Amino acid sequence: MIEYRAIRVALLGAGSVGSQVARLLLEHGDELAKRIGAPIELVGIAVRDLDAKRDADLPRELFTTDAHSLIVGADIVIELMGGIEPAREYVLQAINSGADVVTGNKALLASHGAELFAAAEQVGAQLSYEAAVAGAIPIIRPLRESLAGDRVERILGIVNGTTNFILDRMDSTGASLEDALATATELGYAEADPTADIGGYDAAQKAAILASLAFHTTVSADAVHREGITGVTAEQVESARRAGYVVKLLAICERLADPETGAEGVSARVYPALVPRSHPLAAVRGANNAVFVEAAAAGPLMFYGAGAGGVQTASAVLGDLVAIARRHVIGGPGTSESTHADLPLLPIGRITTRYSVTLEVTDEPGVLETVAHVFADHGVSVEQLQQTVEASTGRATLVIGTHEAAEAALASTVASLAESPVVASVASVLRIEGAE
Ligand SMILES: NC(=O)C1=CN([C@@H]2O[C@H](COP(=O)(O)OP(=O)(O)OC[C@H]3O[C@@H](n4cnc5c(N)ncnc54)[C@H](O)[C@@H]3O)[C@@H](O)[C@H]2O)C=CC1
Ligand SMILES: N[C@@H](CC=O)C(=O)O
Ligand code: NA
Repeated sequence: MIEYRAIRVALLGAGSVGSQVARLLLEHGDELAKRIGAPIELVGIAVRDLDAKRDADLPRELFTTDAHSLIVGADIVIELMGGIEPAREYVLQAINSGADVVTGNKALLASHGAELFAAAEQVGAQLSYEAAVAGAIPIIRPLRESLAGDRVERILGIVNGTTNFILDRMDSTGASLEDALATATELGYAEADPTADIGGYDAAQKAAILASLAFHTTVSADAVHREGITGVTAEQVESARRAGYVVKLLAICERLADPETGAEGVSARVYPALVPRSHPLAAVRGANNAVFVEAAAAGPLMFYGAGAGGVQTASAVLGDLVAIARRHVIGGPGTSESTHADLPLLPIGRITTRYSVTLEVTDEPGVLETVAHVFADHGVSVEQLQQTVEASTGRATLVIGTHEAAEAALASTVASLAESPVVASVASVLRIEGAE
């Protein structure tokens, strides 16, 4: 039997995920070596502070503050520092010095993915990133490999655990956004600065990665239409609950025919939406993630589990590591990124979906007819209308559910409603996703 030399692994960053990757590598190195067919050696861990407290007890002699020297001579570099720089510089250095790279850095991939994949392609290096989307849940490999012979039509994902926890808590306890966020912070789900989560930036980065992969097209995070959950109120969540929906922050990536030209394009967007309680995504509770994929031949598939957490995410990192290390043993080219389709990214105005519009109106004869006319004038068809009258104020609340309508038509309907003398205010507009 051939004896292979040890595969040299350099780790950059020993925070929540990195420290667990190092611990598991050291504890299960022998078992991983059997799966790989060669020994695997953690040659060092680049950290910023040699004396920082870690989530795992790791040998101090592995730590170094000199990432550049560590990268030189490594076969595989695992980048778990996060952020853009110097992570980008280190990943490029690794690729150009002949190493393969594993990263969980969605921010880096969603902004500089094209540059990094091109650099890897040029030298035949692997760049793997299962941890970057939905943590431990296998979704990158299924899209890249298992579904490579199919045609992905649509992805609906709950890809941010913090916001799912917050929205779930608002739904199950009636809490306000502020109170639910405070609980998420107490439990350690939300960051000290939760802007990336509640503003939808984290989900938009993941949507960019998923859309790029699913549609063989480069999509960057800043091209993804993004609405966070900061405007979601306890009233909206309660009203959704009464109507049989739950509010979820969704990342949606789909193939669309451009309504203006008929040409095929891609939509990638993140927003809070109403999901019917009967839809599998409605059952995703707490900080869990789930990604619902619709493929032409496979039909609907759902991937569910822990979308974050140090040790859980370390599982995805080690899966990539083992797959890459096996290639070192077996040889041959790995999987490269595919962007051959190069489809245009369509703006939000071109999408079609269903909507729920809540209006505060004066309670007097003719109001319903006036409101119905506004919808009809813009070509938006009303599916259902619910009215609640507040006798003491002479006001009524109308909740109007539409059939599928064009986003641009809905936007002009809402603008006209806001100007109508019978409408006191447009209290809420939410899209409905996943309904039959
Ligand atoms: N924590 C999670 O649940 C998940 C994290 N990820 C991604 O994994 C990556 C790591 O995340 P975490 O471990 O949670 O972050 P973290 O903030 O806990 O750890 C990052 C570590 O890298 C170190 N670091 C930063 N710059 C450095 C530099 N220039 N040189 C050496 N060390 C440096 C920091 O001091 C810190 O210890 C990020 O890209 C994150 O987006 C992905 C999925 C889930
Ligand atoms: N902040 C993210 C962590 C994982 O990507 C989340 O809440 O999902
Ligand atoms: Na994953």
